Amino acid sequence: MGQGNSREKLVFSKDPNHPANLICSLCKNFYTLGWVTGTGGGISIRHESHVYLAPSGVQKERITPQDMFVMDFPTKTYLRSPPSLKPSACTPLFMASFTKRNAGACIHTHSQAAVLCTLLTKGSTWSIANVEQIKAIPRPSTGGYYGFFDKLVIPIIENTAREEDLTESLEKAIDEYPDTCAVLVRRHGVWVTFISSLSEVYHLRLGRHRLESKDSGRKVRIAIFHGGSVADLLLAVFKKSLDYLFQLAVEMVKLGMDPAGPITAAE
Ligand SMILES: CSCCC(=O)C(=O)COP(=O)(O)O
Ligand SMILES: [Zn+2]
Repeated sequence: MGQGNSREKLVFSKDPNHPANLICSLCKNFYTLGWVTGTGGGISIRHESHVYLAPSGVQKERITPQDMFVMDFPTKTYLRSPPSLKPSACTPLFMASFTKRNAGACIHTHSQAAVLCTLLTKGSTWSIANVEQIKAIPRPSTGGYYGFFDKLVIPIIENTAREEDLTESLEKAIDEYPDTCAVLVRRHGVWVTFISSLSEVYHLRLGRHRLESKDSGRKVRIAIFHGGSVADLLLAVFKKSLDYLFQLAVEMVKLGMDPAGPITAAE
């Protein structure tokens, strides 16, 4: 097989769950949800030794597998670089998730609810407590999930003029908050490393995790995931857990409530 041919094989597949196809379908979903704004935001997937990356500065909802960059993860060299395109400016930030958290996928969104949460909080963290859906959020340091009585704390870093200049503070936040699967960027959006591996998603889809598992967070996730395609599943992780909590917090603040406040006697 020629070199050109083997490079093409990295991204062309009839399997809708192939990372190159999955990134394209998820970016369409993200656009519909308002999470990618024109060119900003996106997703990168690490599968086995390959990292799949979208191009920079293009409308993410319109990308096709042939636009995809593929990096060899161990050597950090590009195995496939489409001519006249540049890899996403988010690449060093995606790489931070893969190296520091061993993530299988990383989502970056410009979700309005996420941006609003960074504006409603003056400090360097955003938090929420006493909400059932917290149980769907993974807790990386334990390999499990948050419990109902846990407070979810997500670090907020300050935005920079260029996406790649966020790398140092994002890496610092990942190190300082071993329990977080997300980092908010003030006035910009959020970086989320939910998925430890694509095979975890496949297993969830196949229902291989037993529902009677003691891990209640996993039960919530199985309930979310049951019956969808892999693209639906990846999307559901963010939409029905973290972004749900961001949206809820914004509504709570509008009603004069503190999202991280205690359960009061009146309730
Ligand atoms: C208005 S988009 C500015 C850059 C940005 O926020 C982003 O997420 C990166 O986009 P890229 O097109 O380089 O993937
Ligand atoms: Zn961005």
